[in-house]
Amino acid sequence: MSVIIAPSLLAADFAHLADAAAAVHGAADWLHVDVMDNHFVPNLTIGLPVVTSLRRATDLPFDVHLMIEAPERWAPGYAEAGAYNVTFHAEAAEDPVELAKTLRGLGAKAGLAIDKDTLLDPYLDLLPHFDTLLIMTIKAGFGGQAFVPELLDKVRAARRHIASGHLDIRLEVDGGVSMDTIAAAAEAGADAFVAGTAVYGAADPAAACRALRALAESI
Ligand SMILES: O=C(CO)[C@@H](O)[C@H](O)COP(=O)(O)O
Repeated sequence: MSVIIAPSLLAADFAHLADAAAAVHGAADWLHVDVMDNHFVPNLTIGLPVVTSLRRATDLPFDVHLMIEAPERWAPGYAEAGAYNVTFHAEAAEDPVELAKTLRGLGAKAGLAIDKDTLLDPYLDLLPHFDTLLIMTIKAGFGGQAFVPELLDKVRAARRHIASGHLDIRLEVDGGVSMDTIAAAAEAGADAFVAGTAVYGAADPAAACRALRALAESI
């Protein structure tokens, strides 16, 4: 199975984001950019000006994860800034399908994120409009949390639905992904993996990316 490894910049040094991108160049597939507004989640990170500048510092595809209220207002700007994939939370969007169409119209992939306590079923029928389904394996808002294995039930259900509908969509997991948890996530059906602490907490982030990929691909 071909997998995507997406290091999360949330675990990197925000004073040296370009260096963090360079540290995984050639080893990561995407760069996961966590945008938080201190409204949808109780944390505040980077926004569109930083992402726009960072876009000039690396050619890694940006996997932008919007943990914000009113994603309709901001998501198009990330697509226009050159993001590869723009994921917004189902819990925050007024019309997820319409926003997905807008993002695709701007040349970006559209992603739908499901937080820890949100049921997946109400959103399954929307998946044909999306390129990525991001299932949180922690509660969105902070890195370094413990992986919640019970949330893999949502990953398994999503994989069954994707397979039965022959959908062309990446199934991404985010939160607590490490060498101890990635195999279970891959076995559940995930094929894209966000990893913050496991990558940027490692002495060699690129080697960490390669080890995570090798383990996920071996499943
Ligand atoms: O979106 C988030 C946090 O809300 C994630 O992207 C975390 O940044 C992942 O960090 P680790 O759990 O891998 O340390």
